[in-house]
Amino acid sequence: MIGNLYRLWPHPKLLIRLVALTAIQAVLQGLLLGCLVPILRALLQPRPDFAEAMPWLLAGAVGLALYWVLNVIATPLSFAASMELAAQLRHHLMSHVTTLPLGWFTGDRKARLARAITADCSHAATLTVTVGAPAITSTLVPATIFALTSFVDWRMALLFAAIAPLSFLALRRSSRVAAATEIELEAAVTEIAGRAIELGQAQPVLRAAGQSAGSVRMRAALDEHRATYRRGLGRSLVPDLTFTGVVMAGFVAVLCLGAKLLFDGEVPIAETVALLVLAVRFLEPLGTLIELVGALRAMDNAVARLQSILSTPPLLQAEDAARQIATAEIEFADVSFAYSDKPALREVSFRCLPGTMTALVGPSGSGKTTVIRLIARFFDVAEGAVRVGGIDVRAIDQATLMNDVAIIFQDVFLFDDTIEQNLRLAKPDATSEELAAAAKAARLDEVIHRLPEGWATRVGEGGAQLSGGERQRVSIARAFLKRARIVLIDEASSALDPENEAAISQAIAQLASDRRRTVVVIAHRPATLDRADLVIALRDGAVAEIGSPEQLRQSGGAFGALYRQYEQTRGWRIAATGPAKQLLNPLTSDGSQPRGHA
Ligand SMILES: Nc1ncnc2c1ncn2[C@@H]1O[C@H](COP(=O)(O)OP(=O)(O)OP(=O)(O)O)[C@@H](O)[C@H]1O
Repeated sequence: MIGNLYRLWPHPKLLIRLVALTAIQAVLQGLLLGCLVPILRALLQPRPDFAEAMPWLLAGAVGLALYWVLNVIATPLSFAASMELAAQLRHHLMSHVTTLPLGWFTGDRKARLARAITADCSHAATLTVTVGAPAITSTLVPATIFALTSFVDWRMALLFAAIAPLSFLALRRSSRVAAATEIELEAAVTEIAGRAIELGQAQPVLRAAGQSAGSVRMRAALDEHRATYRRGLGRSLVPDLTFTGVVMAGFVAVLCLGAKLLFDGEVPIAETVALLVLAVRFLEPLGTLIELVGALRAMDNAVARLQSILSTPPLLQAEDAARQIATAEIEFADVSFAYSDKPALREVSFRCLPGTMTALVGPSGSGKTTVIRLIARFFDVAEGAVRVGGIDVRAIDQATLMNDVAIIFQDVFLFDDTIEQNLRLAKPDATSEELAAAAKAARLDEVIHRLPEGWATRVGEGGAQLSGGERQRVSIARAFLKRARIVLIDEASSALDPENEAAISQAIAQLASDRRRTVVVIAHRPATLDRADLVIALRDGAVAEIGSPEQLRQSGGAFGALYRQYEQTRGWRIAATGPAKQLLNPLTSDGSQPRGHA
């Protein structure tokens, strides 16, 4: 546990100082108690010998003063340390996640990361101070007392030596049960958190269904939490009672041995009293350990959760990584890729030249998104190579690559800030002329014009004040502002209103018109396909057909057949978005309903 803690903190000096200070205090506490033996020996006799007791009384007074000074130093240090340690951990975690492959950030992991940054970092830091320090004291005070007792009476020391391992064995059992319960409770709490978010999002549906008292899933999660808690209490009862029993039995044994030594005349009364005081201070901290076990396990589990994120290997970065990309040419050379052991791409090869637009089509799950992710190096390929400007992306400095890449997702995330700040994310030092030009090219200017406070309008959480199409226009404007030479687009698969549809279509065409730029788009609209220079049709992770729209139209392949169908229905105005869109997805399907984009 201590090793885990030490490894966790990036700058463990503060932790070491705190542990050292607590350890010194604990040993000092034990030594101060040890002073009682010679003091009582000198004073508890028919004629008290003050001269003999004096040096020990003085030593005790100095020790007490030192203990007080250490306490004065330790108390504010503990408070400062818990804040500082939490801050250190948060920085460490944040700087580590910035080195992780973008593909790591799945929904689940993002939730875990949020919980790690908010709860686990402060738990680990606070518990290290509030529980770690008493745990050190509860271990070192008995250890010091044991060492001192062995100089006073070996029989009593032997008894202590027998009680300690038995208590630790019982404590270990309790601690394991507490750890298992804590993990189950944490899972139950995470489930409640997930259901709470769902409850907020599903309010309209729930109210329409007359379920104002909350969702069934939320209630089930709360019940499960209660049941887990009760199960945990039940499971810990026997081990906890066993531990308490061992400590109590130890106490009885100490009393019996003390009485025997006294009545046999082997130990004088003064020493017996001193030994009993030492025995109480030996057993008492052991007893409090049981109260700390749950919190210690909670700390250990929080540390383990943080470590599971911190141990995720970062994206490998070559020492001599290229810091310049000559052209925006993209090449896939025999690329195979799997998510864990689930194959997603098989021997995919193609080239996209600057100044062109490539459309990726294929049924749901055929690998279109994976192609986009590999270009932006969300993941590293298992076989083959993805090259940009003739260089393997693994040999390009990540910042350099991302500087040249803009990704326009279907679901654009915007920060709860002004529209201007959201745009500036692409180029923080952009001039207002540059901002205006980018907005115009993305036809975002029309949206800004309509907004009550123009550029200063706040877009709400996640950009909720804007429609999906308007958010995509912000994202396209970012690509213009950034002057990204590689633009990767996941076109909206759901229907957009005609204005947004036309604006986005025109903005994409404008992006593609730059001769230095390569645009790759997951196409969901026939108009985009029409405009593409190259169409890559994927099926089951492999390239099924590749060529210009014209070539594919004339080929006898599935794409050609569907495209001809699209041509036939083109005149039918109402079909311009509906059936035409369907052409792109069921391209090679088995007739099943295609999976929608999240
Ligand atoms: N993060 C992931 N972890 C595990 N498997 C994944 C992940 N992302 C995609 N897959 C799987 O990889 C395969 C290819 O998925 P991909 O998203 O690239 O297909 P797609 O053609 O873009 O599909 P869609 O049109 O539905 O978005 C699918 O079988 C999918 O289930």
